[in-house]
Amino acid sequence: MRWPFGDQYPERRPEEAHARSYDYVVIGAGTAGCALASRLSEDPNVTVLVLERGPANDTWMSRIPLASSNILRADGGATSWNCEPMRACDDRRSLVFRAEVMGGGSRINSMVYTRGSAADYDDWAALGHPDWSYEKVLPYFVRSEKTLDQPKFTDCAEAMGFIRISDTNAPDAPADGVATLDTTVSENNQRVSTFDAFLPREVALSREKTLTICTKTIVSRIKFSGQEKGDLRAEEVIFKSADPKAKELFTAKVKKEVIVCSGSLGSPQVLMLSGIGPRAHLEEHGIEVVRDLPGVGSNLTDHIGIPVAWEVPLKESLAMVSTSPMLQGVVEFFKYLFFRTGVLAIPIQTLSLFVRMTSLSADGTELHRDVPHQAPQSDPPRSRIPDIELMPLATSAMDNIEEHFRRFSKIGVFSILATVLQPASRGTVRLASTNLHDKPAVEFGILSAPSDLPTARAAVRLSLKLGDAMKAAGFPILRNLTFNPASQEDSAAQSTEELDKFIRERARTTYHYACSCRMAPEDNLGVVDDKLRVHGLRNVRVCDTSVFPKITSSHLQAPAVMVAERCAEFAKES
Ligand SMILES: Cc1cc2nc3c(=O)[nH]c(=O)nc-3n(C[C@H](O)[C@H](O)[C@H](O)COP(=O)(O)OP(=O)(O)OC[C@H]3O[C@@H](n4cnc5c(N)ncnc54)[C@H](O)[C@@H]3O)c2cc1C
Repeated sequence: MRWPFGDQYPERRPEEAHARSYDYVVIGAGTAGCALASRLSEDPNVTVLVLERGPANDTWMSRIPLASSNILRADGGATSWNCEPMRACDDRRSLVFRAEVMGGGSRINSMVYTRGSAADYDDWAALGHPDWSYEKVLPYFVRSEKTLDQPKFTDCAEAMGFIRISDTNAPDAPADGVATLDTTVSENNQRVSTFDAFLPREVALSREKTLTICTKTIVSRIKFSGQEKGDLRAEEVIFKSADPKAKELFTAKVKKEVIVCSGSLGSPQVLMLSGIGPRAHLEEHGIEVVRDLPGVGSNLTDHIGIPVAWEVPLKESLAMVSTSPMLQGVVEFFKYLFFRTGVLAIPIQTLSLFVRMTSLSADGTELHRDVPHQAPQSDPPRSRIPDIELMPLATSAMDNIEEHFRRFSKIGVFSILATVLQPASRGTVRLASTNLHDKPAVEFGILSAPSDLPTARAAVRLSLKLGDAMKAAGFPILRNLTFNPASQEDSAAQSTEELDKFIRERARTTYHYACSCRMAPEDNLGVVDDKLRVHGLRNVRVCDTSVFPKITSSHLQAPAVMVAERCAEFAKES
């Protein structure tokens, strides 16, 4: 044992796995990858190689809820780059944020843990995947969950007729209502990522003989045999140090399977660099086509978020932490250190309001009192899934970081991120180049489908109405910072043109990237089958949010873990 905290995390360098053979090679130790690698390596007779682009970063600081959710922190594990111009949003370029660290998104996200609606999975079943109905996936959610008792609270939404959802993760949770959200926080008020939950240091150390974890290692490509016979089998994985200056390539042999867990933006990149993807795109980059699979990187789906922000007194906002005198910051730090309390212990989001379009009046501001909060089970799943989520946040929720710092960093800001949960808009992930260090070109396609606009309008109108209600109830809202409509008094009076202009100016990613290697038949832009096997490849699966047949109507990390639990079982069965 080494001073002061015991043995270090057993991170290996890429050269240590060179020329060795492994039963399973897991590419990416993110949210799903950590869960999957943990389950596969439970069997002491199985060898697993995990290749992760980022470090383990196994530090105490990385578990402080608020601090670890700050995606702008240089050492937090988040990286960002500009997306391609958003055609339907004034050609703006939003920032793409993703995690490059063990635990992936679950290390840097806002810690909300929601399964989504039971009807989301019944909808997957209705789309042709009967083994992914809610009944079928429920045991895999339960396997990785442990719920602690937390005090519940509510807000003005109740006064507007929304009921309180006592447990959003219950199978019969109403589709419309306001809920306190489950979060991945321990009894000790520390973040529990999938890295902490599935591959903590003790587990990684105890399995060192059969589980090799190479960090700061980027996968370059998967090498196949059997191309001439049309029987493609992954034989080797080629990888290198994540240090761009390092040139040497290393190789590991695959005995059973390769499982790509590189996330909705990373998995298409790994597949395309391996020659699996849309023929024309691969040829454009001079990549030999191993299998023409047009679905790879197509169909990228993301919830569309529109931030509506108000100025509030500094003490009501997270800006209170950054603008407070040094002494206040030190006090907060010691409160957390000794008592695990104070502002640092609080997750960034704890509450959400969910609603279906069918439950709202035409202008989106009134709840139909006569519509039941949950449609009967006999109704099609689609009609039982919420269309809108309003996320109250104590920050500006802007994706324009420069504007955020210029306008909002010194004042108190409260916002509602008005979110479209079942968008028809689709984007793409494509190679920017064949350099594996380059980030992929991400076209979000936000609002590319005009049918998303009415939902976006309703979400914004409802947020404005809620802001009005909160002000009337005594919440100290000072002024609207982002939306200054002609009529300040009556939210319902905003013209459609005003709203649409605002939406196009502000719409942004919610970082809920999904469906870019989706489960569907090959001729319907599908990439994997119902057992997550890539079409036409004998021993390659994809396991992360990219395989969702359709985006779920809530936050994505819980379904990512569920997919990993299932994938581990599929791999073990075969
Ligand atoms: C800022 C932010 C806040 C969010 N908030 C929430 C929230 O509160 N609740 C929620 O449920 N969801 C939230 N999400 C979304 C959620 O975290 C993600 O959808 C989920 O974590 C994705 O899991 P994944 O396994 O698909 O991919 P990831 O967790 O992104 O894992 C992919 C991993 O693959 C690695 N990788 C990529 N390419 C390569 C390569 N070539 N070689 C080796 N490794 C590679 C990456 O480094 C990464 O570690 C948030 C996301 C972000 C970015």
